[in-house]
Amino acid sequence: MSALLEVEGLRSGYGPVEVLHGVDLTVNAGEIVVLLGSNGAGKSTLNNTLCGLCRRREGTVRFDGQDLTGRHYRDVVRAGLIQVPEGRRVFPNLSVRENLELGSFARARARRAANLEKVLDIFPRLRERLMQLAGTMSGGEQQMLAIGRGLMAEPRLLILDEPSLGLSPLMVEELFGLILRLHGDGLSILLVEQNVAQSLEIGQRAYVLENGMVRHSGACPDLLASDDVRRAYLGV
Ligand SMILES: Nc1ncnc2c1ncn2[C@@H]1O[C@H](COP(=O)(O)OP(=O)(O)OP(=O)(O)O)[C@@H](O)[C@H]1O
Repeated sequence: MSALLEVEGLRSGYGPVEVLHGVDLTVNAGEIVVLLGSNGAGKSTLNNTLCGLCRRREGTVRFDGQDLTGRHYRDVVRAGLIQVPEGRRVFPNLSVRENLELGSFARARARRAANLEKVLDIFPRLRERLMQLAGTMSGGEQQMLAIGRGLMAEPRLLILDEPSLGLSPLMVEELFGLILRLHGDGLSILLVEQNVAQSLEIGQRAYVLENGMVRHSGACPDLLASDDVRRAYLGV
C-alpha cells in the first residue's frame, strides 16, 4: 500500500502550551484510519495542524508526494486534504446550495456543477432542501451538508472530525453507512470518533492519542480486542 499522508514527529500547540508532543501517523491510499482519544487528547489540534489552521512547531507532513509541512491552509485544500470540522461549521445564513458551492472555492471549481449533482445524488435530502438556510436544518442534515461540502472539493483524503457527535442512534447508523459507501467508492478517510466500537468495526487501522502522544496503534480488530483499549474506551 502507498502512503497518502505521512506525519512524523509532529509537535504543535497554542501560545506557550504544547499539545502534540511528537505524533507519527500514516494513512495509506484507500484506507479508513480511525483516530481515537478522550476529550482533550489533541485530536482536533492534530487535524488543525495537518490542515494549516494551527501552527506546527516541529515535525513533517507529507501528503500525496508533496511536502505540506507548515503550508497555508489554502495550499492544503488545493492538494486535496479536506477536513469536515467538528461541529459541522456550516454557514447558517447561507442556503444549502451556497454552502455546497463554497466547498469548491479553492479546488475543483471548474467541475462545481457536475460535483454538485454527484453530491445531491448521494444526499437526496439536500436536493429537496437546496434553498433552505443551512442554520434551519436538523443536526443530522447539517452533518450531511458538511460532508457534502467537503466532497465538493474532490478530496484525496477526507478528515471527518467527530461526525457522529450529537446525532441520534438512527442518524449515526446512517452516517456510518455513508462513510462505508464513500470508502467503497475509493475515498481515503481519517475518521476521528468517540464512537469507538463502531469506528473500529469499519476502519482498517487506528491510532489512540493520549495527552498529545500516540499511545496505541495497529489494525482495528487488534485494538478492538486489546484489554487496554476496551477498558479505557469501551468501559469493559
Ligand atoms: N485555541 C486554543 N487555545 C488554547 N488551547 C486550546 C485551543 N484549542 C484546544 N486547546 C487545548 O488543547 C488541548 C487539546 O484539545 P483538542 O481540541 O485538540 O482535543 P480533542 O482530542 O479534539 O478533544 P475533544 O474530543 O473534546 O474535541 C486541550 O487541552 C484544549 O484545552
